[in-house]
Amino acid sequence: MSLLGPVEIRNLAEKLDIRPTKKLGQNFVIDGGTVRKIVRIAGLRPDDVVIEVGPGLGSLTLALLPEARSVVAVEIDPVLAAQLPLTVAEHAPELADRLTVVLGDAMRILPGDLPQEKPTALVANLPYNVSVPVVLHMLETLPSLRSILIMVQAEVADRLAAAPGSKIYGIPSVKAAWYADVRRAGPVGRTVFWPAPNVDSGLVAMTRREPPSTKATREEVFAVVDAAFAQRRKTLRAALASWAGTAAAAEQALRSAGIDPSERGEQLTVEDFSRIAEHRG
Ligand SMILES: C[S@@+](CC[C@H](N)C(=O)[O-])C[C@H]1O[C@@H](n2cnc3c(N)ncnc32)[C@H](O)[C@@H]1O
Repeated sequence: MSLLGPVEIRNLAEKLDIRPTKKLGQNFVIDGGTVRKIVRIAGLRPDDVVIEVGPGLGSLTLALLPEARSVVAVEIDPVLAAQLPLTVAEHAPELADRLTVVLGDAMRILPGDLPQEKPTALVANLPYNVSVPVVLHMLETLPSLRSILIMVQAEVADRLAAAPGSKIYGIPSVKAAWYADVRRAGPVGRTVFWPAPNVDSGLVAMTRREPPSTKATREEVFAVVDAAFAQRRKTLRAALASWAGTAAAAEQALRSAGIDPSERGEQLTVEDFSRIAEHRG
């Protein structure tokens, strides 16, 4: 098994006539050290079934295959999806039977689109324009996922892992916390990619947790979160007025949930939002 180096990646892209597009967030990792770091931090177990979103030219896929029982690679670009098995057959023929490639949009993928073995880990260098919806969709639709290691834009990594009270705490932070314990797992510079993006990147690790115990559904809780942060500078009493019907109804729901109506959404934990959802009149 050999990892793809910068020259091999450019040669492969040239051979396939791939011009990386911003629309699909196509920035390929060309640095073996970064790929090895991602796999090390992911801490895979030999029986893990890994889902990789956006395998691209395969640099991360080749490093994942020896560490897991199998890898399911979901790629939206048909040229890249068709090439991946050939790349693996050339560089790691002994591991080729561990790979399944699924051509499709990771934001719409459903369990029935994947092989029968349930995925236990997500490891991916995500397309940056859709990184948050992709990871939330995966957590929601694939309950068997226990651990996640993703590379995203640094600012998104900060938002996902932010704690209540911080300026950048917002919708992605609360929704991710519904599903998982989230932590930043290290910075990544721009030069490890081809083409180099205009922003720094960061690694985020997530471990599945039990969702807050609440009588409200996830959709009901997320509706409060969306309403609270749609007008994040307003007090909760004002921000939740249309969600509750009136400002008085919002105040009532907040007081019943034990929350001061003059607070702002950025102070609240996912458990607080869950209690508010329960007390909608
Ligand atoms: C940042 S690149 C990562 C490529 C590769 N994993 C690497 O590290 O070199 C993102 C990849 O995701 C693919 N992609 C973009 N949007 C996607 C989507 N909605 N579903 C699945 N794959 C997608 C792109 O075609 C590209 O291959």
